Amino acid sequence: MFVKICGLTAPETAETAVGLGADAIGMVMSRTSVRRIDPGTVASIVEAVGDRAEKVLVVHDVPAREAALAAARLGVDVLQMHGPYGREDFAEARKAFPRIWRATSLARDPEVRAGDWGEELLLLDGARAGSGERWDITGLRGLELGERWLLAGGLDPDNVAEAIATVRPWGVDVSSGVESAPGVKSVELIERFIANARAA
Ligand SMILES: O=C(O)c1ccccc1NCC(=O)[C@H](O)[C@H](O)COP(=O)(O)O
Repeated sequence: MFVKICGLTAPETAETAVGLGADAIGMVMSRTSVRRIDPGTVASIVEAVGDRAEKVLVVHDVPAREAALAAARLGVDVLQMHGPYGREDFAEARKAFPRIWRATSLARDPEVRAGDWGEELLLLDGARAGSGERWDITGLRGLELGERWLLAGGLDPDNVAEAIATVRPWGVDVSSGVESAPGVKSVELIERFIANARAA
């Protein structure tokens, strides 16, 4: 089970998450996020993590081309375009950066399938990214989502195993559910989340 821990804001916490077994770490550059970090902090996390995990730049309200150029400049592995981007934005971003993940919700895109817009991976989230709100994942049952997709939105150490058993995703993604306060990651919660996801 692939595990992404999202919303890391400091090199030390990112290194800890990777040491605990995270396959990918996310860094948010959305202008409105409580987890927003600046380019300098992204660069220091990238350096601290090195090749031990996928380093994912998450954007939400940055124009596609600008986001792709930032991803290339900052040395991340993947650009995650989250929410209100269209097919043409993905095409535009791919001209400047090769590895793109697409994050959306069933509320926005009821007929999604990994790879349809040239993305390497699909992330299915609740309606409000990074909110920690649970959503009705049973709506995913029976959909042809393709092979590589991550379940996200309202997951935490106590519900991740049941969520995996319900919809059998390729991987899981979490942010709020491993925080002790908004934007503050908890080592204990990250450790429990990864252990429970892997045991599911
Ligand atoms: O985390 C944010 O603040 C955020 C803001 C804007 C766009 C995306 C954001 N996060 C992206 C993620 O991949 C989150 O892990 C995902 O939305 C799940 O969040 P949560 O429900 O808090 O676990």
